[in-house]
Amino acid sequence: MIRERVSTSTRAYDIVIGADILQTLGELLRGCEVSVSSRHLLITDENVQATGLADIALEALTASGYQTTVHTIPAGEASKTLAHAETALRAAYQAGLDRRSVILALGGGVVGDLAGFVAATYMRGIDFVQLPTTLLAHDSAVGGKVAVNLPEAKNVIGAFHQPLCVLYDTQTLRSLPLREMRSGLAEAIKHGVIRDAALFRWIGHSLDALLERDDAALAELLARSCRIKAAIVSADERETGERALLNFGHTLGHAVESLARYGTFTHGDAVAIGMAAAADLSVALGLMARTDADEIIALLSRAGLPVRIPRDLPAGELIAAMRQDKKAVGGSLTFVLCREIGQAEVVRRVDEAVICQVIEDRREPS
Ligand SMILES: NC(=O)c1ccc[n+]([C@@H]2O[C@H](COP(=O)([O-])OP(=O)(O)OC[C@H]3O[C@@H](n4cnc5c(N)ncnc54)[C@H](O)[C@@H]3O)[C@@H](O)[C@H]2O)c1
Ligand SMILES: O=C(O)C(=O)C[C@@H](O)[C@H](O)[C@H](O)COP(=O)(O)O
Ligand SMILES: [Zn+2]
Repeated sequence: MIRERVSTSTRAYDIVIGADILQTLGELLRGCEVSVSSRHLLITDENVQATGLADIALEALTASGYQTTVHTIPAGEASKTLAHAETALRAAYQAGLDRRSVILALGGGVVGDLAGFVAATYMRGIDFVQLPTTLLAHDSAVGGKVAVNLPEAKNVIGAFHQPLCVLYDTQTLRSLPLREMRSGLAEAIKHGVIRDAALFRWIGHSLDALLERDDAALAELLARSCRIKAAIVSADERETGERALLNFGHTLGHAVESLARYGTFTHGDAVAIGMAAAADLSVALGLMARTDADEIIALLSRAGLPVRIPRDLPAGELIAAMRQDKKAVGGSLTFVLCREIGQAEVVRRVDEAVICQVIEDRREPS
């Protein structure tokens, strides 16, 4: 069992990573002093439900005396909407949740972000527990960014609401489709690029073992990647400074996700494209050596992630979306760029002409 600690001004909590955690979920919640007299809501999605993971969780909860209602959303990014949040909020109300109730988010980042948003707003905020079931969710479950999308843009409606704890059962990854494993690797590679060159290079050496779901390799990846995320969030919960580094690849990535219509690309795919372009932009602005950018792009490709911008997404529309990115102030184009692998910084007021050139050079071939 691996434990990492996140310490923010609003709450300190544990990330627990290990095998067969769902089977002991009830005991773990008892350890967190979750009330047995209140009713609770477990939010999951249809694919996760079909794996039987929700049944395992429910059985463990019932054995520990918890009364839990299950609310299932359709799988995929298209469910991260206010409409689905409203349906879940009504499910919480109808199930009789009170202020000592807990929302349990069993799923990937979509379930985690939506369920966290529901928890942040139900009765002006109740506790929630992150139960990640995707590789990518080692990132999304930690740090308290909860949100739903607008059709125009990602995560525009949301809050900072830290979970009570993050309980990561690594056995859940057994049923995860390979494409989603690759998608999760994108965020781990991101953590290496922004903060830890040794992690970046270790992922390169361990890629086959990770994609084959070798237990030891996965445990090490999750521990090292979560440690970086936990440290950054603990230092800057509200993204007034260094937390923005976690947005490496997201300025363009989020624009790609919304313009290509949610769900066409996985989040990790879109972030991989964004990271490849951000690496190019770092070179174009004279910040980073071409060899480092090529190393980043090569690892993304080896991980089976896309690194080319689709031809049907016009540069003008991508630029317009990026001007409204949450990091941007007054519409200035803002990116997280690199000096070298392991060292990143926020760069504001990037010249539009340079970005357009980078976009065109990074297009997929016709
Ligand atoms: N809050 C944050 O800090 C943060 C960080 C990163 C990403 N995100 C958000 O996370 C979302 C992406 O998360 P994701 O990649 O986990 O996507 P996801 O939640 O859509 O899950 C990916 C797919 O895998 C399925 N799935 C999940 N667990 C499974 C399992 N164990 N076995 C079989 N299938 C399973 C899901 O049903 C879905 O089809 C995006 O909305 C992104 O914006 C948030
Ligand atoms: O935790 C963070 O901070 C991140 O930026 C992590 C990202 O991987 C994640 O996709 C996050 O949801 C993006 O946040 P946003 O503020 O750009 O919507
Ligand atoms: Zn992300």
